[in-house]
Amino acid sequence: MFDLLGTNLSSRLLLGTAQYPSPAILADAVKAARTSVVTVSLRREMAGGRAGEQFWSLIRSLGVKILPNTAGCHSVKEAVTTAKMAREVFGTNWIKLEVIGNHDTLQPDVFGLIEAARILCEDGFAVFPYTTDDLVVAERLLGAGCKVLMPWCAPIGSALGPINIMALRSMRGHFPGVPLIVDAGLGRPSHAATVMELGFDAVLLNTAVAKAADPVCMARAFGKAVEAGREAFCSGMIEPRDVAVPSTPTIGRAVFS
Ligand SMILES: CC(=O)[C@@H](O)[C@H](O)COP(=O)(O)O
Repeated sequence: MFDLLGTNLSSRLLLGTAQYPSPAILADAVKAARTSVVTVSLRREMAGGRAGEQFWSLIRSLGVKILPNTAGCHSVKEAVTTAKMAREVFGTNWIKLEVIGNHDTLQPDVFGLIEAARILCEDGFAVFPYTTDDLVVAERLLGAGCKVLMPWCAPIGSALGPINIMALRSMRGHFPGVPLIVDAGLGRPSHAATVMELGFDAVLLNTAVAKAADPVCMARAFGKAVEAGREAFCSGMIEPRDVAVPSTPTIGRAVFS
């Protein structure tokens, strides 16, 4: 069990719900991954009108915790308004806060993010900020009232995986008691295992599963990788060495007769 802000979760894999080939495949992928949290974009689905209402019914029927997000918001005002609407629609104070600052990289506007986080935390939200791996920004977000951080490992949808391992390691080391969820840029199950081995608490991903040739199978693979990475982290991995160390006994000789 994973205690995230007082909620017991059976999985450390959080899944996005966009871009799947069909609603049925999305539902099967969520089950195969054994995820217990899905994130939903209020803006994107609202744009769908009646289709949006059907989509929300499907999400509710999955029986998992919903983490609404402010994907597509480019200003503090938009993000705050979207968060408040999401609270009404989904009946949760959890919000994954995205304030996008650049159209090409989809990187967060960290200044707007901190401002929006402060407003929403003061209003009683549990804010999950999608941020960079910058330690100073992380400090400011915690100062604004965030109890969890979601650093990227690469730009959204890039599938590059952890491109700055040193920054992620440093972030984990600086905030040992803060739940840290790697969000965005994962492409392969091995990427998920790698960040879990660094000691991150969970991962959130979308594109790598939704756009895979077989999303259901890929969701299952990511679920296993997250578990493997966590178990490895908790098992005390050996450190790499520059020299060979025999793994078989060096004393005595094998006797065959
Ligand atoms: C789904 C979500 O909330 C986003 O943060 C993002 O889509 C995740 O990134 P990837 O799509 O790269 O996994």
